[in-house]
Amino acid sequence: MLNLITAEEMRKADAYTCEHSELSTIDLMEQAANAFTEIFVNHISPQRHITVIAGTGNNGGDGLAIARLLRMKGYHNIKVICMNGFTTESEDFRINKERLVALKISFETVSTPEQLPQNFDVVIDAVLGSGLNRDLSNFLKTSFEHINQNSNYTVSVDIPSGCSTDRFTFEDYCGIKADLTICFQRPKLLFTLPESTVATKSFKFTSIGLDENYLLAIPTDYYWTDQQTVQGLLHKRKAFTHKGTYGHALIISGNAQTKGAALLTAKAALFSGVGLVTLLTESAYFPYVNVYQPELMTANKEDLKILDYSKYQSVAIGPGMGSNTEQRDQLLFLLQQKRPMVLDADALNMLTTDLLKQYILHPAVLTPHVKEFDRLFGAHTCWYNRIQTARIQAKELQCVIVLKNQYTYIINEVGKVFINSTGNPAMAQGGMGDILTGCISAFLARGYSAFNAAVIGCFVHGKAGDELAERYEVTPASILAEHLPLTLRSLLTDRIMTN
Ligand SMILES: NC(=O)C1=CN([C@@H]2O[C@H](COP(=O)(O)OP(=O)(O)OC[C@H]3O[C@@H](n4cnc5c(N)ncnc54)[C@H](O)[C@@H]3O)[C@@H](O)[C@H]2O)[C@H](O)CC1
Ligand SMILES: [K+]
Repeated sequence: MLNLITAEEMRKADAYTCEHSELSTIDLMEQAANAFTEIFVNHISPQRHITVIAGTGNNGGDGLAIARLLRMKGYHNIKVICMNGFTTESEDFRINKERLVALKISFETVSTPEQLPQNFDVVIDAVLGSGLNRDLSNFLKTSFEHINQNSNYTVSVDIPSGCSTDRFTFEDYCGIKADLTICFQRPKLLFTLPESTVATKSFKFTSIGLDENYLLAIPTDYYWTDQQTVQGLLHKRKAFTHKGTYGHALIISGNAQTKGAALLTAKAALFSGVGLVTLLTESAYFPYVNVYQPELMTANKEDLKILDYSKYQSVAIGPGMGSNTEQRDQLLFLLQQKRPMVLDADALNMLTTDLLKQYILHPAVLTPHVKEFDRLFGAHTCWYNRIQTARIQAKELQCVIVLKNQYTYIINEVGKVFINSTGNPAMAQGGMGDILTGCISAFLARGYSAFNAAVIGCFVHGKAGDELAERYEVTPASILAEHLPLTLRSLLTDRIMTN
């Protein structure tokens, strides 16, 4: 679990690392440039024409060191343009300028936007980094606009120039618009907000060797859930265990037209390793369920009010449910059964905050997408505000909220935000949310806490999608469900090998 930190805290970590190690600031800059370059070479071929556009602070210093390292790696079409006169040269910039000149890499300075070249192939943007501390001058604004319009592909160093680390809204954004940003040591919260695509379409982060013990001790409300964390949470199946050891998940099916949704949820629960899965549906559907997935058990929906719920360790409700009066009545009845619950889709659409306050009984996981979230908790104009509402509501309702997004936000009962790091656009297809509900309900039934079930469920779901996306242009939900055991195996095997 990586704690996300502010620009100011990063600066302190930088100073601390240099004070408590043999490293000087110029060594750290070299490490940062090396780390950047390692990722860059996987994206951009040495045949491309590369222009490093640098400022004269430490972000510019990084840019100069990157130009030198790329030249040494066989990138011969490389030049540096330094935007002059808006700030003084930092010491490490100056040292890197000398190193660059010694290699005879083309180095020009420009003092007006008109002096910039007309066209660029690949731009490495190193004008301003985390040191941005005031509004952009007209010189910078016009220059950035020119670069944005004339670059085929832009890679920003640490952060797009003109974008502030602690910025969370993007109206009137006039900084660099990057295709990729390679940032240092930690992801930045702002890059996980959908609106930030105006500043960077994608990002990667890389360790530059800052003191991790120091960094990890910095308190924060935001965390990045990485593979190691999830591997640490996952339990391996033990010898002499049986189906009863791994819990029993109950999935409630709904409307005739959308029966497939609950089937997908049940299938995903099964493939996530729960001991037993029962689908609650009309008896007319039993044969179809048996043919679709013979491992699934069935219970008659007519018996909804007389079932013994104590035998189910989790209940998932919402996928394909529908929202008529009868279904609403069923939902409220089920909420009173005090079982660990996953509430999705129509279950969320039928509730209000007042009903949730009245009926939600810990442990529960709510899995809204943006529309379901805003219907339930009010409209939001930006994602940052939506996250703040989710934090307040998760605390108030004492439940876990999984706010779905490319980077899904998992908010725990004390309002801390955990950002899921897996998943990709190949997963953008109907049924994918139903699978996630099934994954989470399986881990809940297997005995994980609501929060851990949400963290593991989201990670495994997205990782299965990432693995499939290497071979599939699109990953239909049922294929993803069937891939889940392979993903679980790879996570557990990898953990055993590295322990
Ligand atoms: N620990 C790390 O993450 C490391 C980061 N590195 C890189 O250093 C930059 C931050 O460098 P810094 O010198 O502090 O600031 P900048 O280069 O971003 O800016 C330089 C300078 O510009 C002035 N300035 C700020 N805002 C404006 C503005 N709107 N207009 C004009 N001038 C402005 C201000 O005086 C700044 O000081 C970080 O992003 C990384 O790329 C290290 O290389 C390694 C360790
Ligand atoms: K930059």
